[in-house]
Amino acid sequence: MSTSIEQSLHGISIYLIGMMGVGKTTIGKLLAHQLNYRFFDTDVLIERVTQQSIPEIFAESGEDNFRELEHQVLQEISVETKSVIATGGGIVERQINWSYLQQGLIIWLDVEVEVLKQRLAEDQNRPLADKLELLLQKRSSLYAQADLRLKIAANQTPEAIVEQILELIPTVIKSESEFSHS
Ligand SMILES: Nc1ncnc2c1ncn2[C@@H]1O[C@H](COP(=O)(O)OP(=O)(O)OP(=O)(O)O)[C@@H](O)[C@H]1O
Ligand SMILES: O=C(O)C1=C[C@@H](O)[C@@H](O)[C@H](O)C1
Ligand SMILES: [Mg+2]
Repeated sequence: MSTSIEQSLHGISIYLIGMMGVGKTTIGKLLAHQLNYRFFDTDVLIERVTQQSIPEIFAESGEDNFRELEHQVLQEISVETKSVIATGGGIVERQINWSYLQQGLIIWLDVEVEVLKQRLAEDQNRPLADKLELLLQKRSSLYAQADLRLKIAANQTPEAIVEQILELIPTVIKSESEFSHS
């Protein structure tokens, strides 16, 4: 279905960034399927490496340790081509991470904070979920460095979002010289 988009991507990976709960994991899986890409999720990789859940990592070794693990996982995954990578909401906070993200096409999924609050109200797996406004304030200018910003309506389905991404990808394909090579 998306053969021409696949061709125009030249195997370049796609990084989904944005606040917790915007749908990076949900949309990433669907998008990867449509593109015949593999799917990775930095949060899942961290849990696999540590054999701990994210709340356990935060509680037992702190956010700084989590950010270090996140950085290491990103560095390792950045060698992969033809992949959609759902990142953790805070991956943008470390400047060094941008040199890896910029090896791919970076898409910012942006959803109103009120919608995020509703989605995450019952969620016990996101240690920073009670600080959404503060985090968004801190991160907006960082997320804005993405190649593409997708403003998602409250009632937009994951499938419709993927369709929109597929339509927009050709408008933001970078030329070879624009990718950072670390
Ligand atoms: N477009 C959507 N419409 C309705 N619900 C959605 C949509 N996208 C995601 N969700 C729901 O919102 C919740 C959070 O989605 P998801 O886990 O994909 O977010 P995330 O961006 O990966 O979050 P995190 O950064 O914490 O990993 C899930 O329960 C998911 O089913
Ligand atoms: O926004 C954040 O800082 C986070 C988002 C999640 O994806 C996880 O990476 C973790 O819960 C922290
Ligand atoms: Mg996720």
